[in-house]
Parts: sequence; C-alpha cells; structure tokens
Amino acid sequence: MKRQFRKMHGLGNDFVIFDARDVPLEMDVATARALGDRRTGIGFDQLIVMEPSDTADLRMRIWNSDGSEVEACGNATRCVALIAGGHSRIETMAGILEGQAGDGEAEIDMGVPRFGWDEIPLAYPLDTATLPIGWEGLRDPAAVNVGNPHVIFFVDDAGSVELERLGPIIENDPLFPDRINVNIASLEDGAIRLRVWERGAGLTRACGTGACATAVAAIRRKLVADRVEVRLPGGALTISWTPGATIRMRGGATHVFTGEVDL
Ligand SMILES: N[C@@H](CCC[C@H](N)C(=O)O)C(=O)O
Repeated sequence: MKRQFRKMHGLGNDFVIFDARDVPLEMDVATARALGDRRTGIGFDQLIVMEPSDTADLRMRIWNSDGSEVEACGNATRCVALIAGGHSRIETMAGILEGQAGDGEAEIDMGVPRFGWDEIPLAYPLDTATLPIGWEGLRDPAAVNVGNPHVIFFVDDAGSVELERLGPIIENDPLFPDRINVNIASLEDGAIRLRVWERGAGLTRACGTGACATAVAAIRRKLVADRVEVRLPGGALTISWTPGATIRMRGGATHVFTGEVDL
C-alpha cells in the first residue's frame, strides 16, 4: 500500500514522518531499518509515526535508523508540534509533552529530568552528577535521562574530540544497559557548543534531547545560567530549566518535501 510521508528536520536532524492518525500503519524493526538506509531506502535519523491517542491530542512513536524504537526525540517533537499546529499535547513513551507551534519553530515542555542511577539507567550505582569513569581523554561525565538516556562530557574544545570513533564505544559500554546518547560539550561565551553521537543513529547535526540533557547537566554544575543557548552543527536551540521544574526547549522545525513509499 502506498503511504505518504513528510520529510522534515530540526536543525538538520532529519525525519521521515508518517501520519497514521486516520489510517493505521504497522511499523517494525526491519522496515524502519530498511527505510532508514540512506543508499537504498529513504534515509533519516529517526522515523516518526503519528497515531491517535486516548490521553493526548496525538501519539508519537519514534524509531532510530538502526530500527530500535525509542522513548523521546526533541527535534522531531517540534516537527510534530508544527504539524499539529497551535497548542498540542503529544503522547510519547516518555510521557505527555506539551508543544506550542510558532512560525517555523516550536517550543516544547520536555518534562522533568531524572538523575537516579537506575533511571538513566546505569548497570550499577554511581553519582550521576559526575560519573567517576572515563574513556581515553574523556573523563567524569554527567548522566541525565530526559525521556531517553544521555551521558555528557564537558571538554575544552568539543570540536577536537574523535566522536565518530569514541561515540560507538561509549554508546555500547556495558555500564549502559539500554545503550546511551553521547554528548560532547564545551562552554562558549555563556552558551554551550555541542556535538552528539546518537544511540542508534550515529553522528547527527543536532539532537534536541541531547541539548536538553547537556543544558541540565551544565546548570546542575553551575556552569551556565538557567536559560542557555545550545549551539549544534545544524543550528541553535534555547533551553531553560531550573531545578525541580520541567525543561523547555525552543527552536526551528522545517518541512523539506512530501513523498510516497510502498509499505
Ligand atoms: N534526535 C533526537 C534523539 C533521538 C533518539 C535517540 N537517538 C535515542 O536513541 O535516544 C533528538 O532530537 O532528541
């Protein structure tokens, strides 16, 4: 059966989005992986299926390009909020997120970050504010769960880290039973410069949840103010958070084209 999809991106983090609110769509690991292949499929960082929801305006399911289904995707949530228009409540595996669509951008309430070692999750108890571990020159990261799991390394120059080589090693370390998204951050005039190796997708031009997790970790360490610009290779996001509150993420969302595929 032919299905229409939208190709959208949030700061170059790119998505294929199916709207299955009226006509159901069955997605599985193999199909998601095949569609995600940039040589033989459509190609994306994440595949999104919009479905009806009993508890919110709509439900959003998320698959990485390796076929794994995951809990959260900040950049795609802004795209879905833009499609929904106005104010929307979006059900995800990480809970219900509130979105407000603007002109080519959206603001999302990303919920409350979690810091418990078993909430990241880690394989054994460690202080998540500063994990006393390291991989080569990368040491003492913070760990935060913002719906999905992140580890954050603060370094002098985020650009100088061999993320393509170290990212998969850290992502698949046995310390992280659900694998992990790997964030490399440096401070730049009160802002944060960030590069992300995404679990299940590799190096991406931006990661919304990575920006949220990194901002929270930096605010927790008192490195930045509670409203901070996070600069990624694909563009910038504004993240606000105060301890005990929910995280707010604001940034662009772009429609690229509409296509059709046989499913
Ligand atoms: N691109 C995303 C994150 C997508 C999910 C992530 N790779 C995971 O496996 O948790 C974002 O913008 O947050």
